[in-house]
Amino acid sequence: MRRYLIAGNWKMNCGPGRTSELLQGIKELSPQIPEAVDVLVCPPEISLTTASEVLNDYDVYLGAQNVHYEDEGAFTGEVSTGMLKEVGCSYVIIGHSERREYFGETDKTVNAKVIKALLDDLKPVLCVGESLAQRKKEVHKKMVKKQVQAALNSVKENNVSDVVIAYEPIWAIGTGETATPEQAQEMHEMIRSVLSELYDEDAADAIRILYGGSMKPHNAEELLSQPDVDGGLIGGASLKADSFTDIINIAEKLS
Ligand SMILES: O=C[C@H](O)COP(=O)(O)O
Repeated sequence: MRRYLIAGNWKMNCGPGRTSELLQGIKELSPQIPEAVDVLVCPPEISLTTASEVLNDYDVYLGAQNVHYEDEGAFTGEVSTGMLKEVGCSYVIIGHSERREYFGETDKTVNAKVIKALLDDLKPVLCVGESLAQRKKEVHKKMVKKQVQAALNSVKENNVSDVVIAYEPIWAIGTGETATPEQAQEMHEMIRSVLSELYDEDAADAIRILYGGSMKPHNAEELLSQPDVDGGLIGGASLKADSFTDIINIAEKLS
């Protein structure tokens, strides 16, 4: 049985001050995180230490938005898995479409980062998703399948259950346009079938597949009700304590 994972990707929002306020707001609205739901927040790197201090023993996981695949060295502007663990991260988002589009992330670097994260006990939240043009050309399934296969190349069955996949159609990110529940389920089901080609049935079944792309309190219930939608990777709505906790509560109700 997969547990819902409700994850906030704060992107380039919230320095340490705002991070502290937002997390305090979430704590006030939801002093007790529902037992059936896992909750993750991914602030910008500069705010991770503050987030870790504010979260303290609050039952919310901390994650980063990117990581390098080397341990250390001359990689200006980058951070390593060790550094992220040192400040309390247990998850890391890898291969978000914004990193692929603006920062030259490729299937190859995504794969190297997934492998490195797993090796160092960080759970990768691997992002995949098609552009509008790809969907219009009806190559979206093929593209996403290729992204999943490439990202998981050489990832062994014994640690693949630590991988979380986030299906994020690029045309739905920050646009207010959401995939319909049927479109999301169709893609999630396809991704799970790719996983069962790569791994045995139990392993494929254990992997959580999140939906991302304008998930909000008003559409979360119908999306999260789909059998292969195991949570959300939430951008805009994770930046407000009330909308984020509303989605957490919807996941609890459905659990
Ligand atoms: O990582 C999160 C996604 O890019 C979704 O962002 P959004 O909820 O603002 O559309």
